[in-house]
Amino acid sequence: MSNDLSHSSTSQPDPVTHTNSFSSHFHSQGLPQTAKMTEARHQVNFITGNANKLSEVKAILEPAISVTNQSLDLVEIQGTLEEVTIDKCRRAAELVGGPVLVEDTCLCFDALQDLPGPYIKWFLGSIGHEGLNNMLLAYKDKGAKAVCTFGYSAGPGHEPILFQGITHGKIVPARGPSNFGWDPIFEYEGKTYAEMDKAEKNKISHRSRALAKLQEWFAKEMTA
Ligand SMILES: O=c1[nH]c(=O)c2ncn([C@@H]3O[C@H](COP(=O)(O)OP(=O)(O)OP(=O)(O)O)[C@@H](O)[C@H]3O)c2[nH]1
Ligand SMILES: [Mg+2]
Repeated sequence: MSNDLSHSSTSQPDPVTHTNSFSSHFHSQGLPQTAKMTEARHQVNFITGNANKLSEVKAILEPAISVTNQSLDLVEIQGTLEEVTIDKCRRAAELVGGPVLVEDTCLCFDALQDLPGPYIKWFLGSIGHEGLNNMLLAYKDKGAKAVCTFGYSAGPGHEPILFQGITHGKIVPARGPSNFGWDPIFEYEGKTYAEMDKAEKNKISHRSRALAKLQEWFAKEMTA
């Protein structure tokens, strides 16, 4: 993963031009024939360098859908969460030369009009849990959304299909183990993600909500 937020150059079509047409990428719009899965109906190749994401995705999808993984260094552009995921998915499909699943996670602060959003990784790395809390000191509203956007592509040249899940919570001083990103500062119904056991988090998380849509899509594909 690049640490360079200035990366926006790409030899592929500029996804920023899709700003007002993301709905065409979401699965509820119906699938183009070209995006249908063929031989690998029960399997996804999840391209991520994040071991925690991988373990949550496996815990939620397996055994119904088996999850393989390649850890590739994908450039992440600047843009909206949908633009970032669409571009990431196209790049992954090109690199792998086959079907891929990618995911991008955002943490959006209500008082800051959804920033840091897709840039949360860089904010977390630079200012940590305390700094993220401090960003909201001037505001009463500590509300935040955890947003997970999966992109599936049937291969190079196939438009990504998006599956998005959102969990509303609030930003609090860190509580619980610091094993995964901002889990200790994101509180949902009285507990931070870090204070929940994995099964509890996976029931209500942004990731599980997005994966429920993916599972629904897979189920339809299998009976189509
Ligand atoms: O506390 C957390 N609970 C979560 O459920 C969660 N999901 C993602 N993250 C973190 O948010 C940033 C997203 O950036 P991100 O989507 O680009 O991920 P990444 O670069 O780590 O992996 P990937 O891009 O190779 O898939 C990274 O700092 C991730 O560690 C989480 N933190
Ligand atoms: Mg990343």
